[in-house]
Amino acid sequence: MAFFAHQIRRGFSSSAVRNVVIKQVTIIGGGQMGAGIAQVAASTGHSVTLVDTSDDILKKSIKTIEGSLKRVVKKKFADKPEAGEEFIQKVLKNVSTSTDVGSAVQGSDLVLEAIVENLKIKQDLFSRLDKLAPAHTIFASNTSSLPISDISSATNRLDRFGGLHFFNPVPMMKLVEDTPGFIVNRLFVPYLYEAIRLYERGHGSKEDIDIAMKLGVGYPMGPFELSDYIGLDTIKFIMDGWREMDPDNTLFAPSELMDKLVAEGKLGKKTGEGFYKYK
Ligand SMILES: C[C@H](O)CC(=O)SCCNC(=O)CCNC(=O)[C@H](O)C(C)(C)COP(=O)(O)OP(=O)(O)OC[C@H]1O[C@@H](n2cnc3c(N)ncnc32)[C@H](O)[C@@H]1OP(=O)(O)O
Ligand SMILES: NC(=O)c1ccc[n+]([C@@H]2O[C@H](COP(=O)([O-])OP(=O)(O)OC[C@H]3O[C@@H](n4cnc5c(N)ncnc54)[C@H](O)[C@@H]3O)[C@@H](O)[C@H]2O)c1
Repeated sequence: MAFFAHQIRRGFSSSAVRNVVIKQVTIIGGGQMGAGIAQVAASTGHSVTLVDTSDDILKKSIKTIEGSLKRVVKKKFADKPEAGEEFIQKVLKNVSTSTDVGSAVQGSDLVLEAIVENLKIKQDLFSRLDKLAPAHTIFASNTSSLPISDISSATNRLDRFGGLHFFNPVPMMKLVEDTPGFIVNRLFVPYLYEAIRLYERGHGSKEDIDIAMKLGVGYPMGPFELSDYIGLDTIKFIMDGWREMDPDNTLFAPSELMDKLVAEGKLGKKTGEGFYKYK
């Protein structure tokens, strides 16, 4: 319980939120982030409903959670495999799935959105949710780059709306940003784009640039590996949005290669191909 409640209290100044107890959590979007957040919330004792657009996607989300829990348990319960299996079953019992967002938000203390990084789509969702969710429910977005005030403007619950920015993979990354003006992506996404532009200008191969960053500064993944891991659509959405707001900023310049890969549906690991091929 403590984890979510702590983040909520830190991030929201309103008295409507300060003393709230978070028990029921609805997570909308069962992709890589939504599944990871559902896992962490369920592992810390919350009752979680995971919502997506089809049962097939949700089946995949549960499989992802199961796989990730096995990895966690392998280390955490190295000497007690039975206790580890018990933990996995307990966590999975805390997660239910639904394709009906209206019923999923009933009784929910916190609705956390992790759908596609697109302002209009997020606004449409929250506008619907505002009418469907109980009055006490807190809303939060896992957006990577969009101003929370722009997303929340589609609702009438500005005193119970905030940003909770998790990092990928959620079960491993220890940071959650909940202050205005996220720091990490403002530095990190231009870095990824600059790596792509270096490659486009012929300064090095993808492999060499990845190896250089791993060996030279000790990053666990190079920029091309990491872009594929995050999802090229997400990175492009972030950059396109920033460029729209500040078109003259050279840090936000586009990349032809990135645009081409996204147009071809080569979004990285999640589609089997991005800068690299998988499977
Ligand atoms: C754009 C957004 O808005 C913001 C972002 O999220 S930016 C992205 C931030 N994330 C990063 O920068 C990630 C960088 N990469 C890493 O930290 C590491 O490569 C990594 C943790 C993903 C994987 O670690 P790595 O040593 O490279 O590979 P691997 O051997 O598979 O994993 C090491 C251990 O991590 C754990 N692990 C990795 N992924 C996991 C997951 N999804 N769930 C649970 N455990 C996991 C496992 O315990 C694994 O041990 P195992 O060998 O027993 O399975
Ligand atoms: N990938 C990352 O590293 C990362 C890190 C931090 C934050 N984020 C942010 O988290 C959000 C999700 O990113 P992701 O990487 O998990 O994306 P993803 O593509 O893996 O998953 C998005 C999921 O949302 C579902 N979805 C789309 N519209 C929906 C709707 N109206 N109702 C219900 N479900 C819907 C899709 O079917 C998909 O399963 C984005 O806002 C992204 O910017 C991503």
